[in-house]
This record gives sequence, structure tokens and C-alpha cells, in this order.
Amino acid sequence: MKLENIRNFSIIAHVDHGKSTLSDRLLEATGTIEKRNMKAQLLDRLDIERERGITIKSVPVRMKYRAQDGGEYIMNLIDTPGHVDFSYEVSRSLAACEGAILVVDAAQGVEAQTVANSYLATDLDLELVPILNKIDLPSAHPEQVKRELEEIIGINADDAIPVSAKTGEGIPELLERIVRDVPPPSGEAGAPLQALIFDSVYDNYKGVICYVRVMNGTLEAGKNVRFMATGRDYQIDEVGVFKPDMVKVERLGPGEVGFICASIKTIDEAHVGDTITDSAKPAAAPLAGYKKVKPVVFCGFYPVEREDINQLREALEKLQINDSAISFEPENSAALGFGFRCGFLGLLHMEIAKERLNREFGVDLVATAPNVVYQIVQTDGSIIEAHRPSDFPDPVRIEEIREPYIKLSIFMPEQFVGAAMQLCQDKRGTYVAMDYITPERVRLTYDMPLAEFILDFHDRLKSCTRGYASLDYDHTGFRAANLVKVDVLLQEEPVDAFSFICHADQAYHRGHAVVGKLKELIPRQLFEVPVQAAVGKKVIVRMNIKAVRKDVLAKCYGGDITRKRKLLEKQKEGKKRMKQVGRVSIPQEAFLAFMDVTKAEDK
Ligand SMILES: Nc1nc2c(ncn2[C@@H]2O[C@H](COP(=O)(O)OP(=O)(O)OP(=O)(O)O)[C@@H](O)[C@H]2O)c(=O)[nH]1
Repeated sequence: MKLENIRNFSIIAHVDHGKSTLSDRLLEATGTIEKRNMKAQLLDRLDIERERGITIKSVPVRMKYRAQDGGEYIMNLIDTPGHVDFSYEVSRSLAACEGAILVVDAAQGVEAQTVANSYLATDLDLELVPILNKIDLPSAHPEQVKRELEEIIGINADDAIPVSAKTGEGIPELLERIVRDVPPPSGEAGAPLQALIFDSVYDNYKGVICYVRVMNGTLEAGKNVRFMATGRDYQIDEVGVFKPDMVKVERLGPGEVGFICASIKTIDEAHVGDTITDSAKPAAAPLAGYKKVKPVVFCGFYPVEREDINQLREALEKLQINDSAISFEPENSAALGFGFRCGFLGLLHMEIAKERLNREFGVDLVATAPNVVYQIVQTDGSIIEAHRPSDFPDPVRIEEIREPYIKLSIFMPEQFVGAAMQLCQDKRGTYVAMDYITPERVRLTYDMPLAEFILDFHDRLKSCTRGYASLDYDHTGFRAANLVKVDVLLQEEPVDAFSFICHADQAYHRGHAVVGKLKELIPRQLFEVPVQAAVGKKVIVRMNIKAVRKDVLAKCYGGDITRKRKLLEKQKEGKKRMKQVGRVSIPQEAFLAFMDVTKAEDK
């Protein structure tokens, strides 16, 4: 296939603006999928994607299109996710393309991810083809949305195509526009091989399957290739393309998108972003890879049944192959047994991983409350990273604690600005700016600690703006803050799973909530159990779980007072002894409820 007849593009949009529906229409219009085999959102492969109506993994697909100029074109479409947690998937897919269709819902207008994703695309020098979707809706106001595109994103939206991904209106124009506006790839078949790995999945039979975009040279079965990051060589078993099912082809030339299998066993051998080259004639340098994503939210995953720990490990290993942004390492909790500390890109990412582990791998698990990574400067000048409260050193050795910050942009109708500002203040946010996108819509910018954001910011924003706000954020590094570790003690013994980190001003409030909840949930014992919250050695909250008292006087009919007193004294002695040896058993619900308490603070 000649390079002039190839178009590689992606579709970018804010969540729910209609990317997946638009991809379905393109597949239909190009005859890639026959109408009778079509099911909605064909490219959303995972069950969770269909149910939640969101795209998580990018799926590439190859289409054939005969244009009005008579030429036959190969179009490689790479669908991308819209949620902010998955923006790393977006930039990977974009690196394999020359153009991007920017979908904007003509009824809703430009939203936070419309802006963020357009910037990702323009940073990579992609040609943007703007379209106004959902023009079948009576509430669509395409002219105003065009103005928003011009003012906020700064692109010329005069010829933005009005489309309805639902009815198919405007799809023929869009296909022609892709041929006209998206530049064909460049590259040379004779040059040393350079192919970019933009994604990978694990298959039980074939091992790791790498999704690739060939920049120069050709890939074919039997060829010996080198993965430049690891320096390891493999022989290619199979090359193919996505139609959207995987179909074997003889070779992939420059500009083409497809997959290769080479009996690769683990994901560590095939980094996403790595360059594949010819072992015999290697390229001088690898292609620019992606920026490595770093997990920012951590939580513990523990199997509900302790003996399922190996099953959980295997499931995590497989999931990581499919989603390399997840990290995990073993950890041990006195309360929950053996488990794993896992790192994610955000809360949605964490929830999805938990659900996939359960559905795809059948693992039942308990997740501990999520927390962010803290940087701790110790008195000796050294800096450590704490991924969990138990990584915190003794307070006397701490010079300074730094927490991660984000810059948050919120798009919303003007009437909700007051409520949103109040929420940002409550969440320790610092006001940065407010600008009007249109006379009715506003963009609000705040700096905010990530820890506050991950708790429940999104839910609360949704409820205080009745679902009309959209948001996006960028990590802006670490800042020192007056943070403390709050320990929870049962019978004067700290229980690791209950420790948490918070701002010093909130320590009493949150400590009180947790201790109160535990007091309710832990069943009474034969002896009195103090429940305390402490910062370092200082106890800030104390409540007692009263003992169940056996009525030792029940059998004592009559008798004088000294006899009764003696019995009571004896009981007291017994309890004292019991208190030293007795252990408080903590019911599982207490752990789960604890997570809710740390979430539902300050309401
Ligand atoms: N009326 C109308 N509804 C549409 C149109 N395009 C998409 N929708 C609906 O809008 C909703 C969201 O569409 P999706 O295609 O799932 O959106 P998406 O952008 O892929 O969403 P994510 O995968 O979560 O990023 C669905 O309920 C679609 O049926 C359109 O042209 N007209």
C-alpha cells in the first residue's frame, strides 16, 4: 500500500460526547462490519466498558474506504478513552497517528477533556478535524459551539462538520474530510526498521501481543527483531491487522498499524513506548517514547479468603500486562493478612481494576482506603517516599512532609460557581483564576492537594452542580503541608490498618469520626476496651467500649453486703487479668466502615 493512501487517525472527545458511537458509524459506512453483525459500541470490548458506557482500553481498527476521487484508502482508527484517569492511553494512541477527529457534543459544548485532549494532540503536531456531534438533538447549538472551539482551543472551526453519530448524518462528509485533511504518513520501506509499540495485551496462547505502528522498514513473520529498551531479540511468529478482529497479514510496511506476536512471556519485555528494530540492521536511535506514567493513588488489595493470595497475585500479574499503569508489591497487615499495595492513576482507575479482578479473574477482594504518595524530608536531610501510613517514620525524625498537588480546571454553567468555589475551599484548594468561556459558562481554576481531590471531590462536585460540571487536572508536583499521621489504638495497641494521614487541622475531626464508628462496630468484650486516636504519643480522642458485665450476684440470694462486695472485687480482678491477655477481635465490617468514615469527612 502506498503511503499516500494511508490515513492514521484517532478520535478524541470529552466523555460521552459520542466517540464510540461515531466509531461504530465509521465501521459501518466503510463496510468494515456488516450492519447485521453490528452491536452498539463495538470497540468497547470489556464488559465494564459497555456497562458503564465508557472506553478504557484503546482498540485500533483498519478500514478500507473508496473516496470520491476514486482512490482506495486504508484508514486506521484508534479509539481512545475520554476519562481523565485514562489520558495516558490517549497520548499513546495519538503518537501512532497523523490526525485526530475532535468530537464536540453540539448540545453541551466544549468541556474539560475537549480542551485537555486537544492540547495533547496539538502538542504532537496532529492535524485536528473538528466535528459537531449530536446535531439531531433539538438542544444542539452548533454556531455557539464553533465559537467556543475558536475561543478556548484556538482552532479554526468554520468548516467543522455537523454530524449525528446516531442517525449517520454527516458521516460521508467526514470520511472525505479525513482523506483530505489528515496527512498521509511518511516513512521509508528501505530504511532500518523502526516500529512503535503503542499498546500491548496478554493472550493465553500467544503471549504478549504488541500493537505497533511502523514508522520505517517492514515487519514480517520470521524476521529477527530487537526491542530497543531491553536490547532483547525475538523472532516474529505472526504479524497482522485489526479488522477489528485480529487477521494475519504477510507484512506491515511504513505507516501501517497492526500487531505482532513473538512468544513474549512478560510485559517487562515489551514496554509500551519502546521501539522495535531489525536485529541484523538496527536503527541508530529509538523513536521518542511516551512519558512514563507514575501511579499517584495507592491502596491495599487483600483477598477476602486468606488462602486466595496466590490467585490474587496471578490475576494482578495478568491485569498488569493489559494495563501497564498499575503497579503492585506484596504487603502484610496484621489485621487483613497478606495482600498487595497497588498503585493507580486515579480513583476510577482503581475501581475499574478492582472490578476487573473480580469479573475477569474471579477474585473477591477487600480494598483499603486509598491514599496518595507523600515525600518526607527527614531530620538527617534524606528524603523518603511514603506509599502508606506505616511508611511514615517516627514524628521526631520528620523535618517536613510534602504532598502532591494538582491544578484543577472545572467547566460549568455560571449559576454553580458559588457552590463549586465553596467546595474547593473546603478541600484546601487555592483559587487561581476564573474566566468566562461564554456569557453563561465559566472555567474555574484551583490548586488543590491530590489527597483531598481523590477522597470524594468528583462526587461532591457532581451533586453541587447537578452533574453540569466537567473537570480535568494536571499534576503540579509536591508542596510542604502541615500533615500528621493519626494512629488508632485499641487497648493501647496501634492497629496498622486504621492509621491515616491528614492535615493537622482535621486530625481531631477525622479521629473522632473513626473512633466513634469503631466504638459502634466492635462488639463488646468481657472487659472494657479503650479506643483512641493519637498523633505521635499524644492521644487526641478516647472512647471506651464498655464491658459486658456478667451478673455475678445473680446466685447470691440475700447474704450480707461484704459477701457481695467480695464477689464484685473478684470479678474486677478477673477482668484486669483478662484485659492483659485478652485480644479484641475486629470484625471485617469495621475495616470496611473505616474506609467510609475516612471518605465521608467534613460533610
Ligand atoms: N442523540 C444523539 N445521541 C448520541 C449521538 N452520538 C452519541 N450519542 C449518545 O451519547 C452517549 C455517549 O456516546 P458514546 O459513543 O458512548 O460516547 P463516548 O464519547 O464514546 O464515551 P466514552 O467512551 O465514555 O468516552 C450514548 O448514549 C450515545 O447513544 C448523536 O449523534 N445523537
